[in-house]
Formats: sequence, structure tokens, C-alpha cells
Amino acid sequence: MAAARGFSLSRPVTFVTGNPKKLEEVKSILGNSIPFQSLKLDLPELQGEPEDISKEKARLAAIQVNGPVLVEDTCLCFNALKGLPGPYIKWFLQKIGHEGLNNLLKAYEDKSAYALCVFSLSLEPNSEPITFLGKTMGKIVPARGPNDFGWDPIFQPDGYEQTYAEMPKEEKNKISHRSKALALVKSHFVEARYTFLRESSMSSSSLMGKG
Ligand SMILES: O=P(O)(O)OP(=O)(O)OP(=O)(O)OC[C@H]1O[C@@H](n2cnc3c(O)ncnc32)[C@H](O)[C@@H]1O
Ligand SMILES: [Mg+2]
Repeated sequence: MAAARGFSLSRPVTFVTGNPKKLEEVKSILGNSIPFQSLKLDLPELQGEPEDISKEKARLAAIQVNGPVLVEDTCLCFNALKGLPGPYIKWFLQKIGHEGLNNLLKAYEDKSAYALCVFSLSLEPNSEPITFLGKTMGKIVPARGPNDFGWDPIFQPDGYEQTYAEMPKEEKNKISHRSKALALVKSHFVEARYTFLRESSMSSSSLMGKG
């Protein structure tokens, strides 16, 4: 749906995720550019193509929140495996870990991979979500760096000697799949010039708590 300019939102957008690390990055990348709240909800892990999964997440979230929502789904895609594990990376990571993910590529010379983030914005329940894609190319390497966010230790972006995990957070946030997708989200908000029905409720405070 191409949202009409100046479309009225019932309240600020709620970013829905069950992942506190995603939220941390989204907060740091968006700053005060878009008024948003956040809500911790574990949405179903769906199957299919990345864009369809993200859209469906937004539809489900919009119904639960009963207002405008932003969600995202993240994939880690190995070129030698034709894009897999892709949207199933969460389970692969949980079951076989960093070493197992490296082992999946043992039989192949091609270690190249890309991180893909698909944000979906649903303006109200039952509206068609709008999607924003961000992609960062890199390669899969044996784990290096702190193990505090998913597969960061095994993803080395092209042009860097460091893995995502080894980089300072600000550096990752400049080049990441997430920041590229969020740049498009920001542009969309500038273009669309949404207005809010209840101006007084505009804040970037978090329903998950401060910070
Ligand atoms: O509630 P949601 O937003 O779905 O959060 P999630 O943790 O379930 O996230 P996904 O369904 O998008 O699954 C993506 C998996 O990749 C991990 N992940 C997401 N973004 C990442 C990033 O920037 N760096 C490393 N790992 C990441 C995340 O921890 C999951 O294991
Ligand atoms: Mg998920």
C-alpha cells in the first residue's frame, strides 16, 4: 500500500520484537528520528520467503497491538546453500551453534553470505504492510569476538577484517543490514508526513521499560 501523505496514525508506531538486542540497535539507529514505542512479544516463527514472513508478522502484531506497528525479520543466507538457512537461521543457530554453521559450509569453497533484514510497517490492523529491505554482504568465518548477539561472531562483512561481533557497535550500526533497512524506514516517514491523532501520546518511551 502506498500510504497517503499525512495519513493519520492513531498513536506512535510500536516496534514489536521478542529480541532485546534488536531493540537496542533499533533504538540506537533511529534515535529521535521517528517517535516509537516498543513492545516485547514473541511472534510466531513463520515459514516462507523473507518478505512474506515479515509482512505476516506485521499483520499479526497489528492485530495484537490494535494500532500501527513496525516489525522485522532477519535472515542469514549462505550463497553456497542457495540462501539457506535464511529465515530459519534462529533454529540453526540454536541447534548447531557457530561451529555447526561453519561446518555446513565445509564442503564448499564459497563461504560468502549475506545478512538480510526486512522491516514491515502496518499502519492499522488489516492494512497491507509496507516493507523495507536492507542487505549486507560478507562471509562466514570461525567465531571471533564477544558472543552477545546471535550470529555476529561468524559474520565478517565485506571490506572489513573484523566480524560484526568484533566491531564497535557504532561501526556495525553504520553498515549493517538493519541500519540499511532503517534508512529506508526513516525516508518513508519523511515522505509520508504522518500525523498523529493523539499528539500528546507522542514519545519514544518504551513499553518494555526505560533504556
Ligand atoms: O521477535 P523477533 O523480532 O522475531 O526476534 P527473533 O530473535 O525471533 O529474530 P528473528 O525471528 O528475526 O530471527 C533471526 C535470528 O537471527 C538473530 N539475529 C537477528 N539480527 C541479528 C544481528 O544483527 N546479528 C546477529 N544475529 C542476529 C536472532 O538472534 C535470531 O536468532
Ligand atoms: Mg522471531
